[in-house]
Amino acid sequence: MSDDGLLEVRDLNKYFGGVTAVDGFDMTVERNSITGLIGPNGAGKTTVFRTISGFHDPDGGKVVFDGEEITGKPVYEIVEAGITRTFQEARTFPEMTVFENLLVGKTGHRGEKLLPTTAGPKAYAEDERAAVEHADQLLGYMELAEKRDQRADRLAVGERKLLEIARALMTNPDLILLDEPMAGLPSDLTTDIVDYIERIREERDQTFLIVEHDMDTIMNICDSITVMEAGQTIASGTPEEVRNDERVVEAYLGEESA
Ligand SMILES: Nc1ncnc2c1ncn2[C@@H]1O[C@H](COP(=O)(O)OP(=O)(O)OP(=O)(O)O)[C@@H](O)[C@H]1O
Repeated sequence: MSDDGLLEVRDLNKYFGGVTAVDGFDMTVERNSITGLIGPNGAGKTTVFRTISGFHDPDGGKVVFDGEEITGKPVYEIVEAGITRTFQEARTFPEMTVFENLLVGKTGHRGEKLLPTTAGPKAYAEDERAAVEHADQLLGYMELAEKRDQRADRLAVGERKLLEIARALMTNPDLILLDEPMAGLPSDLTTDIVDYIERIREERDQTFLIVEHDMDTIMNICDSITVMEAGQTIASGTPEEVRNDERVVEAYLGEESA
């Protein structure tokens, strides 16, 4: 495993009472890659995501992002460092417009931290203006401009996923953690989302770490995949390598017969 990835997770541990959710987990996410994190139900994927992004304090190990240790830092500091995540369950505000949802993404994540407390109204107005411009630019980029002033709950399911990704982009992240981005999507829309992710990676120099149960999509979109079982890394490599790894095959067969 190389030691110069954008994200390095080393010997990570997380317990919940008597439950060991993550047990010495290791992973590297290379810069500008689309990396998958897969494993059977209960393997610890969500806990790893939550720990990397600051929602859980780890019980051991370290997380290094872009050369800087971020282990156990609060969510806003991790967002400021350049990592943002989307959620399995959409976190859009249903009664707000698409545009408003993007602005909430901005202030909710790091708006307050961006300005020193001494900043006057002028600085706030400038920050607001920049946020509005950024939101409109992203709506254009994600082809949601026509839906700008529509309530988020009126969006089709695929558009809601795009809005989630646009919200993540509002914080100008270097690394986006996508938690089951294909969940609940029919296969034609899955293809659309895959296209967007690939385009964003290429055009915006973005890195993605994806947890996803849709194996066809993961194998198709990822440069590299880490497989976990019972809180540990059991394999990592190209889709071809992990697909043929005996431990991976066994882990998934075990799940099928459970
Ligand atoms: N907040 C919590 N309190 C107690 N146990 C938890 C908590 N969160 C996760 N666990 C346990 O930790 C283990 C790993 O769970 P986790 O949700 O991380 O797995 P996962 O790989 O994301 O599963 P799935 O694919 O089903 O979403 C499981 O045994 C789970 O029951």
